[in-house]
Amino acid sequence: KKVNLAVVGATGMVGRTFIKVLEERNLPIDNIYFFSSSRSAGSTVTFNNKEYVVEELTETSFDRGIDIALFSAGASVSEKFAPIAASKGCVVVDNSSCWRMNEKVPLVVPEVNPQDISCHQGIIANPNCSTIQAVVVLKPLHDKYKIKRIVYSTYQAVSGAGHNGYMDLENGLKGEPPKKFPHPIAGNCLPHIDSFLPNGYTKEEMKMVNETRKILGDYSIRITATTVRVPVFNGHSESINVEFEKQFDLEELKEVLRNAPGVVVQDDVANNVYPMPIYASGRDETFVGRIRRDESVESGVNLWVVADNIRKGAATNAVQIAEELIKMWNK
Ligand SMILES: O=C(O)CCc1cccc(C(=O)O)c1C(=O)O
Repeated sequence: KKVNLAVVGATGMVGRTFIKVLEERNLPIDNIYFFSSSRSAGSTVTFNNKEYVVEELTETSFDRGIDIALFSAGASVSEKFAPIAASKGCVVVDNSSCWRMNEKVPLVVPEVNPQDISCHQGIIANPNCSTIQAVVVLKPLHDKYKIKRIVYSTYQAVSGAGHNGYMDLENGLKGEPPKKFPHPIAGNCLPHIDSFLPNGYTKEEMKMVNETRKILGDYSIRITATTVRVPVFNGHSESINVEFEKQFDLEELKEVLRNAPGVVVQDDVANNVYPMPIYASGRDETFVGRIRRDESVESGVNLWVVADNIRKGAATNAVQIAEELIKMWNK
């Protein structure tokens, strides 16, 4: 059975990657529609060698029998239009932060909690890029050793801030002042992603804390996070320190990761083999290395985790959710 699919935010960095991934994975699409703000409406996009005019998103955009809508147009667009789309029988896969913590909305990484997809009531939320790559690695370890505490330190690429963020690094390297970031990003690090909250954390840091617990379905896990913007064009890196309730054997733990869906272990420091953004960029897997025991606690491990924040961190994860929906409907 083929589906009618819409892409909302079609001209953005994630929107354009939705198109690329939809083509690569050859989803059974009957009709496809592309929507954007009035600013970009009228431009054209190419899908499967055919040109489409991008339409302005309106309240009636979903009156044409759309089965799935992939949203990546910002939280305010999702807040207004995702419920409208859902009310017309369309299932929304929303890449914004807007609906993630709503108890009626499953928050899904297909390799981690695919069973939550069937609980949807019209909207399924795509987690934050930094959370996705972390839980792909943490889920098999949580199942086997039960996680007690996580310390996240992230090194996030400028592509996570869209085209303007990307240009701040490109132009910053030529000495030009930043437009998107509050300070120069070239040759610098900004411990400031999204806005600051009263507790001194940023929204990005609290997204990792709250989303990890919801996706793993365990609100007893203690988590803290520091998220940092670094002068890397694409691909997020994360240092993840994990403490377990149970003891583990290091070689067994590495084997668990080697067998984990969506994970590639790159860990041979004698030959300078470890995950790097320049390698992960353009790929859909989550790469993990520097796997070593944390001798400072009873049962702990340090991990270095890298993934393409636009692909697995956003577009590919959302398209994988759409694939699961289509599989459910074709049973
Ligand atoms: O509301 C917006 O304009 C988007 C802000 C944003 C930029 C980059 C990643 C995210 C995210 O949380 O995935 C988000 C978000 O949806 O809050």
